[in-house]
Amino acid sequence: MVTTPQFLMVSPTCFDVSYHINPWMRPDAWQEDPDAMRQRALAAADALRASIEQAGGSVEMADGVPGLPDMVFPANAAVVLDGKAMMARFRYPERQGEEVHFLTLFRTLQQRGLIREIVTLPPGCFQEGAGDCIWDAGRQHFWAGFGPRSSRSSLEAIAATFDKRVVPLELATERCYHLDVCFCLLSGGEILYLPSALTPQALRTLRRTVNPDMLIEATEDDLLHFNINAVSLGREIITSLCTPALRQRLQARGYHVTEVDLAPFMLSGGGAYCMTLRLDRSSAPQHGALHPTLADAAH
Ligand SMILES: NC(=O)NCCC[C@H](N)C(=O)O
Repeated sequence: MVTTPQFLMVSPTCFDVSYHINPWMRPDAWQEDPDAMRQRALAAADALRASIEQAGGSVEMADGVPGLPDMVFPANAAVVLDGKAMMARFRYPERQGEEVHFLTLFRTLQQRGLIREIVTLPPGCFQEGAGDCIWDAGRQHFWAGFGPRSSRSSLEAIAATFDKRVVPLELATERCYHLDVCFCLLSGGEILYLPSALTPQALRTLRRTVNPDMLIEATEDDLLHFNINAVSLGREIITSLCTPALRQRLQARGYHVTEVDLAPFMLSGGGAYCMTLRLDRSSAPQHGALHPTLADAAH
């Protein structure tokens, strides 16, 4: 069945960088010219949306909420698989106010048939959505990051909620505070990852689970450009302005890289992947070629 990959984005009309909860956040740089920054952020979000649509995706645009600037990163709102949304619980008070608004938004999506079921996490654990929990359709399990934000106990909650295997990857550094900052699953099953971001045990787990030829080591430079935090859609990889070296490496694997200037969002520690949330991820096994067609990319 041909389906259109469905993404959620949140408009950056209420976006700013006004607090510091990860090492990338630069309220000082935002404050130099907040109006100009906001304009750049609006243009950047438009460009990201256009790139996703150009690649065959459809984008559901939601409104932001004043005083909750990081709602522009809906990857952190929930984990979604087979129409079921497990709503996030944020570690930092600065983001906890988003929870009630994302719940309202997801109820609206449910009424419109874009989400089937909404569930909440058991008490006592943090889990920051698809930023720390990535479904791998080819391998039939979640990759789940924990440490800086999501709690270790979230692994069990994810497994119980979705009745799927969860492969834990402990994050070694606050710089990679979410898994999606240092780990990107490409549509052909390759994984672009930054080795120094994972604990020795997580590295062993990753290298045991994935064939070496499917692992692509990212560099420090790729991290600094927020290029690992990318949207993979069929052969298209949509990411912030990219190092030529990474572009060439991805091209050599048959991908085409679309670059978007996401500088205002990088001042908050975010890139293309976390500015989006896939609403249509399916656990149905993938069949066929290494590089799925856009229809297959829906999975
Ligand atoms: N990497 C992500 O999944 N999300 C970006 C979140 C940025 C936000 N300023 C935060 O620190 O939570």
